[in-house]
Amino acid sequence: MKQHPLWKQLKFVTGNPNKFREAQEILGIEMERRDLAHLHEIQTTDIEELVRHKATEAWEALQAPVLVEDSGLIFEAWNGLPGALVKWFELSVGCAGMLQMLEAFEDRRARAVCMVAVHDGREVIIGKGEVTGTLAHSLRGENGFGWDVIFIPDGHDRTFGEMSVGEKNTISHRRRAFEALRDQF
Ligand SMILES: O=P(O)(O)OP(=O)(O)OP(=O)(O)OC[C@H]1O[C@@H](n2cnc3c(O)ncnc32)[C@H](O)[C@@H]1O
Repeated sequence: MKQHPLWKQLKFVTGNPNKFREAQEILGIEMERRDLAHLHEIQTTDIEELVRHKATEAWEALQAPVLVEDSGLIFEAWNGLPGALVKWFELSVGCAGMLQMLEAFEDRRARAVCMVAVHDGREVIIGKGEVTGTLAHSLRGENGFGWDVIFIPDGHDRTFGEMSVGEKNTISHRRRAFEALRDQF
């Protein structure tokens, strides 16, 4: 992806090394990662509200240009859940548990959503990326992380977990979010 000079100065505040690795691959640069364990993440299914709050907290903590990201997986059958709360579902019942609970519903459509936000000290600039898809009936694939093994993007018959890293990064919600962010600079 074409670079903006600001990217290299940004500190990517995230506790998740997988997200950091993918972001660097998508942007084609090396960035500095900071893991601010004490960063307070509000609990909400509204990803934009969450990422805006996170960017402000990260700026206040570091007093330097920061990049933050938040992502979520929306099950259409569950009217927005788990959304940004998917992390807690992963940690409690796991991807297998989520699929088991989804068996009670007909609708297997889902949306992978990613929002990236830069705080440059003056304002928060947000890029949003979304990929629609469906949920597999079982865990599929060895690649990726998180819920990659259950999400099949539309137009494909494999989960993100069955794709190579490069293939996922070409079509992912994260890719689209960074493109939307880049377009604002
Ligand atoms: O410090 P931060 O950046 O907040 O890191 P996090 O891991 O807490 O970040 P999120 O709340 O955005 O992540 C929500 C969950 O979604 C998962 N996840 C995020 N991006 C994903 C992707 O591209 N594919 C599969 N799972 C993903 C990840 O494993 C998390 O458990």
